[in-house]
Amino acid sequence: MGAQFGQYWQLTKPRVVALIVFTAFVGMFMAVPGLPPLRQSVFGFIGIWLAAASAAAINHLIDQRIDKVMVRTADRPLATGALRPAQVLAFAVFLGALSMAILVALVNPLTALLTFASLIGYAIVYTGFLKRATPQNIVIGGIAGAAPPLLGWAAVTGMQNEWDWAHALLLVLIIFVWTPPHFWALAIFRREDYARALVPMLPVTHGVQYTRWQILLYTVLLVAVTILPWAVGMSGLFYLGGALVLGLVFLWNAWKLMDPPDEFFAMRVFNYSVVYLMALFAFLLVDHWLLPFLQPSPVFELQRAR
Ligand code: HEM
Ligand SMILES: CC(C)=CCC/C(C)=C/CC/C(C)=C/COP(=O)(O)OP(=O)(O)O
Repeated sequence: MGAQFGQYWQLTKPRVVALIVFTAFVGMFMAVPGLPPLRQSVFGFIGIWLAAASAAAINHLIDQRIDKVMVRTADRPLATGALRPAQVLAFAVFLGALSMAILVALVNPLTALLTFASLIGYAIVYTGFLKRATPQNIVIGGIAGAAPPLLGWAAVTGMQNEWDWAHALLLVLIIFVWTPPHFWALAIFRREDYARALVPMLPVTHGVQYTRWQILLYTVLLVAVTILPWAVGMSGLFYLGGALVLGLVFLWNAWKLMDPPDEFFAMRVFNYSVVYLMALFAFLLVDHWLLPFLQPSPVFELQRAR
């Protein structure tokens, strides 16, 4: 019984989804001055978490053949036969339906709609089609993974005006630009897995050196877009300082990856990407609480007046 629970838990990709819901959580706090409304934030958080977990389980279902062939994923519940496809499907539908019921009844229909679109975007559009079709798979598919700050924002505001959309989409843009360096660093290290599974990831189709250039270019873009929250008055100098330090370390890593000391360096860049995003969003959050004390801006006054 305990072992079965562990297999179902693994289906939800708990660590990836933990960072996803953290970015949604930060979106909720960035959306309003002070504390977000309790009911919408608690049930929004649970609903987004359940939807992401459902999408992850569907990814396991659709990727069975690939996961069996790749060393990194060969121990997954469907690849080993620990769970049957029907069990995984039932689990994913249950999580997805519960998520939608919670979001519609206790948050708002817009959040339910946007969350459902993200679920389909990742589980069906990315996993079922893009992943197998083009080396730009993760760039386009990254939109679904980047959506959670918008989902969190929608949960607590219902998206009242264009300020809400502009600010929330800025956070989405950051994760969208972060995704290629995050994933391609891992894909360089795991390229033989992808080649064996016939998945057209960039290091397989265009080679390692080309992929390293792409990582470097996206990292430069990432540092630029992470300045925007400060530039538009959404965040203060505390955030800007944190974002620049984190960004320069990322850039230095991406630069070093052009001529890496060893084969494992790509995995170090990948691991850093995870720490980077977690820390960047933590800076956004802390800065948001400090902002009224440090640097009241016209935009903040405008939000507070709402
Ligand atoms: C299309 C977009 C994305 C792709 C293709 C992708 C791909 C991957 C892959 C292949 C792994 C390795 C997983 C494993 O070994 O089990 C991974 C790990 C991870 N990803 Fe992503 N990712 C994407 C988006 C995201 C997003 C949006 C987040 C969070 C905001 C995220 C957070 C993480 C974390 C935290 C890990 C580490 C998991 C661990 O340590 O076990 N990823 N990602
Ligand atoms: C509703 C909502 C917010 C949805 C977000 C969905 C979600 C769980 C996104 C995570 C992105 C991710 C882990 C991609 C890797 O898939 P992969 O198949 O390339 O990696 P794998 O080989 O490890 O399975």
